[in-house]
Amino acid sequence: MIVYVILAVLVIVAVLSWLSFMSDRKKTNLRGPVPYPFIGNGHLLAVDPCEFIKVLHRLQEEYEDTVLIYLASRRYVLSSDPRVAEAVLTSNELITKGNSYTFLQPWLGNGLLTSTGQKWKAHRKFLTPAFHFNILQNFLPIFCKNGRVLRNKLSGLADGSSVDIFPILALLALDNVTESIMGVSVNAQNDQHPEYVQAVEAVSQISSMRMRNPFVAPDAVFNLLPYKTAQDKALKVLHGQTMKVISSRKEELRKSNITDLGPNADTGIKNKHAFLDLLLLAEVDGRKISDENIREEVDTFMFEGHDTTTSGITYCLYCLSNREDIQEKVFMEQKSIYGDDFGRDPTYAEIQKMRYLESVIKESLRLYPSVPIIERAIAEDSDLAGYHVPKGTNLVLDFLNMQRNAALYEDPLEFRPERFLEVSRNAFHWLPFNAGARNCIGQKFAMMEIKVTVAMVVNNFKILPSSEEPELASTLILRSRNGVNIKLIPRK
Ligand code: HEM
Repeated sequence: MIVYVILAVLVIVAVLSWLSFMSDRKKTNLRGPVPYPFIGNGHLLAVDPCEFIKVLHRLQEEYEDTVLIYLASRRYVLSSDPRVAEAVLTSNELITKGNSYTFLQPWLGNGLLTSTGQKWKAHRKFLTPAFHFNILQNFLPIFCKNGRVLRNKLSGLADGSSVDIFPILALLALDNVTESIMGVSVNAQNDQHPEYVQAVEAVSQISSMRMRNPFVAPDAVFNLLPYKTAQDKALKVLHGQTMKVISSRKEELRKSNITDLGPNADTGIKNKHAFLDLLLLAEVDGRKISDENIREEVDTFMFEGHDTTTSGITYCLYCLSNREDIQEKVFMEQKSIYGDDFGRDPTYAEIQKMRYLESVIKESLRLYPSVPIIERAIAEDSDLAGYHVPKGTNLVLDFLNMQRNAALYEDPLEFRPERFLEVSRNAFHWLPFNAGARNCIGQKFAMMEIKVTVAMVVNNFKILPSSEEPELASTLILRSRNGVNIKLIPRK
């Protein structure tokens, strides 16, 4: 008897859940797959990071770029329509991140990436000068020095056999970000135990899995699973490393007797290691920044400042591995800039002159955007390019799919850097660094780092294709299930 009662209750609740989905779908003029009771369309998206990319693609193909979906009871709109992106990204109100970013909070707290409102505004204003080009210029010798360490490591691997470059470049990128904006050397490239990089990958996989899979999203379920223990273990490594970086810089400032930012306290422009020193020494709204807030920002910038550029450099080298002709054009441009003095470090002005290399990087970021999707919370009923998107929706913008759309790019899957030498492209057709108020604060930093590193590789090696194609995987950052393999042989 009791079984029948339970079954009857379940059926009634399932019908109510289904009716509630049907009534919610009427609030918008968007279409999407029919949701199931309780889980919505969760069964479609609770897949591995490679399949996830394919499912997003299939959904947008079927529903013409903008789709209504439900993860459990939560309403999502998935779009790769540049008009929708423009409507959202140019809004000064729609600046709050979507629900998925809460899964990053155990790691990044409320740093610049995840925060919103007054806290985000104050920190963004305060940290922006740390990425002024006067400051960036000081980082160039650091990128060149670490690039030489990379060159020496790659020399040992340049025998024409396949090598997965993602983990190698992750260590370079980690050295670059900590030595530049944190002012602390962690010497990751020479470290034989890259725990930090492995912990980043572990936490990225777990948090992105929670973003995709409504069945493990709730804390009550997640906390019972082995993922929680794995996440705690990785967070210990990550937070331990950030605390080490902070205390090491604090110690240096103490030894040098520096207690404030001096005459340039308002901007920090003359300050060489401006980012972490700004956090440690400056005041926001008349108060020193709390230790907790400093840790959140250091975690945020350590992650955003190394994993994104790792992916960017990796996929750029992968694209070049398939195109010897384009490598040669990059090499010719390098020769024309250095003249007889080939092999010395470039100046900041010379980096700006690397126009062809820049178009190569832009084209590889088009095909392989380091941050393939982002999410915004739609706080008010909104009309986005003719779509009615109700308050409370999470809007997912799919840059990967958008930037491979044949309606926006001729022969979209072809690697053709010349596209970016042409003038006047629509700014909302190319969004690897996002746009608007919450665009990437590290864009110029990243471009300089990628240019220095890719030039260093092209100038010293010929890059050949491996027989193994990367299987794209989205775990916060664009990675690959089977590594990103290329072959290298020495130039000459
Ligand atoms: C190829 C390299 C990079 C790419 C493609 C990239 C891309 C992006 C994208 C798409 C966003 C928006 C994320 C969102 O709205 O959820 C973003 C935000 C951000 N990026 Fe980058 N990024 C790169 C490098 C960097 C570097 C080198 C740094 C720091 C040194 C950095 C720091 C940040 C921060 C702090 C934010 C949050 C900004 C805010 O919300 O105000 N990024 N980036």
